[in-house]
Amino acid sequence: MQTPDNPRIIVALDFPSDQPALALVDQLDPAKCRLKVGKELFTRSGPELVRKLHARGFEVFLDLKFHDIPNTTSAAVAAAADLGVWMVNVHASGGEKMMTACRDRLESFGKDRPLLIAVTVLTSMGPGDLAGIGITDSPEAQVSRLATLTRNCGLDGVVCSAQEAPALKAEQGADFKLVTPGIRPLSADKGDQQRIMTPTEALKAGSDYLVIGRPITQAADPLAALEAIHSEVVGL
Ligand SMILES: O=c1ccn([C@@H]2O[C@H](COP(=O)(O)O)[C@@H](O)[C@H]2O)c(=O)[nH]1
Repeated sequence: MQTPDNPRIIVALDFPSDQPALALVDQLDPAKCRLKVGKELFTRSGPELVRKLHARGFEVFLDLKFHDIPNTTSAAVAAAADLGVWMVNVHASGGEKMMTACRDRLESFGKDRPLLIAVTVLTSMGPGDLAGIGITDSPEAQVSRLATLTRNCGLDGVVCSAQEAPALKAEQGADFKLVTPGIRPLSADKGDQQRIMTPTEALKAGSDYLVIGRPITQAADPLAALEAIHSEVVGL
């Protein structure tokens, strides 16, 4: 349930620098949302920006989608844990050894470790995109396969589309976290996302966390857009 203790909306801060990001963040309430820092903003503004978000009371999902050899990736998730982020991620297609190394490396952080999740199939991809990289299974089947691998490696959950949430909750269990981008209120532009759902549909389907970027950050009134989504899902 979306509560002040566990806000399930994660606002994707896809901005080119910390000034516009902080201008939005300073209007937001940590009881209503968490924040996601991705590749563009982190590459520009780095750990210092994450510290500024923490100082404002927000929990941060560091969405750098690490994908490398086990030694490199596990060192990267440890660096994220040192930064004190709430959640960090890797690509499940990095495989069992890579994911297990990351999980093992985070054990030394004890109960303060970040949630470790794995990206399955990007929400911008459809069947044709998968075929283009040699995967002839449907997105649903590929997501399911990678989610099973991720759970067997002891990670906390996956990034997937909300469309896969009902099957994944049934297959992987209620505790396995589903973090779902590709969230689009009915009036919002789809953009480059293919596997989408509305906020309400996504939570009803079994999403644990809704990652929402442009429908909030590119809205004429970002605060009003977030408030509308918050009111739609509060209590779900
Ligand atoms: O499969 C994925 C994994 C990550 N993302 C990220 O989520 C946000 C979505 O932003 P919107 O503007 O709401 O489309 C963005 O930061 C992506 O990097 C994803 O979309 N799909």
